[in-house]
Amino acid sequence: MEPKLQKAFADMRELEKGAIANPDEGRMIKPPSCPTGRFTQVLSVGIGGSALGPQFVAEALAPDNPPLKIRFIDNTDPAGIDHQIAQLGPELASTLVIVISKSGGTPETRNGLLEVQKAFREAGLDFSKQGVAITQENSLLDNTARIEGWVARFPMFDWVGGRTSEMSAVGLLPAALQGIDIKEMLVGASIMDEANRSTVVKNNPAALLALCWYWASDGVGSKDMVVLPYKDSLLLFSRYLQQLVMESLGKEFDLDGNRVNQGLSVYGNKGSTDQHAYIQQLREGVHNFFVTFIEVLRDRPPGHDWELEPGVTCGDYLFGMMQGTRAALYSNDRESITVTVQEVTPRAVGALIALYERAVGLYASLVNINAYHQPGVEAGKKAAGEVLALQKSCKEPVEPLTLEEIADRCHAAEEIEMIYKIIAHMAANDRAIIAEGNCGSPRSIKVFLGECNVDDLFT
Ligand SMILES: O=P(O)(O)OC[C@H]1O[C@](O)(CO)[C@@H](O)[C@@H]1O
Repeated sequence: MEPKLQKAFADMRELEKGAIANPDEGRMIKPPSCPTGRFTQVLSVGIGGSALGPQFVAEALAPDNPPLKIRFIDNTDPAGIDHQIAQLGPELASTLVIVISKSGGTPETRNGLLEVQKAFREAGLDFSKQGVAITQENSLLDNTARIEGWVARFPMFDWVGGRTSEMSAVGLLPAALQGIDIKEMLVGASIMDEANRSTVVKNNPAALLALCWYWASDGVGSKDMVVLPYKDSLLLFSRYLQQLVMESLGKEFDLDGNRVNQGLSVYGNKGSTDQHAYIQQLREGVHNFFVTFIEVLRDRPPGHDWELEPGVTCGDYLFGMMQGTRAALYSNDRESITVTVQEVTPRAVGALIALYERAVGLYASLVNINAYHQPGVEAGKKAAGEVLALQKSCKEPVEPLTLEEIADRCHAAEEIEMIYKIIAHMAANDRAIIAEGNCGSPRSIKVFLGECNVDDLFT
């Protein structure tokens, strides 16, 4: 693998110098360099790379009593949004809302913002005095924040990828507000970056990690990566890695245009909890994975340890469970990687993030793909837009219609199944009325749509 890795190192050197590493979007991908009072809470609104890093870091590093407690809206689920706002209760008045979106136009984030702004209006609060935006300059979000006069706007540079933005304002602002030492996070990332610039493969942690992935999955993603941190505070690491690895490496074509369908699937929560869920299958069942153990040597802060049996602490059990599982998997020819961390500190978390970001970049070079775009996600977004357009076009009629009649009026006869789905969803939310039949037998139903309400049924 030496020649391939030397090529990967050269690619990475060019990337750091500002080469266009994302050719089809014509973008540079450089790691970023960075620059209490009346608020009691932070509400972060964002999705994907604009949420997963801050969520991971909050879980890993926020102190037990942070100066500001953070909550997240990371979806367009109305019930989920209501839940977050309800949990804030009267503290909405002292909540700093950080809206994070690199593009500034992601629908889920826009919807979260509109819902939160509605809650502010209903509570008689001025959102602009509590809103902050992190986004690219001149994006829709940036312009909204500027026109409405929000508290602050933090820029995101074009060359900071969404899923590699944790070390930019995206991750650092929420972390700092929770009292996390962001300078230490940056120091950890910087030390790791330095180590990962070595072109001596054995001295380069990210190269070794990427090589392990290549070896374990035959360079074609033939095995899944199960990430098992043995530390509760690192629970969200696998969820964070899921996007970093899968959105970066899951690609249909390589850089030469060959269809390769590359990728590496990532899942996992934490040990030893998962030992009581799926480790049985890992040890004895289908051999379609490799494990990454994240081992943390320090159990508790100094001076807090306690022996629950003579000579044995709770942390000794956790350690024993990890070592035992590792040995048990090995004895049945199941491969594993172990990443050892002294202690979960801001420096270690910064280093872990930098390690995996770099490993993904090197691995992408090894398998010759663009790690920095996400054309597959765009396809889903486009299709979602089409469903909403179809729903809007269904809004006219006032007499009850069959699904076929609705499809005809929408000029979308071939979309009858999608129309049925739209009607079922609208009916469940009292925005369409099933006048005859029921949703369980689509052919039987006649539907009132548009402006109609229950009274329409009787007039
Ligand atoms: O930060 P934005 O632009 O709102 O995007 C959110 C996420 O959406 C994606 O574009 C697609 O899932 C991710 O790459 C990104 O992290």
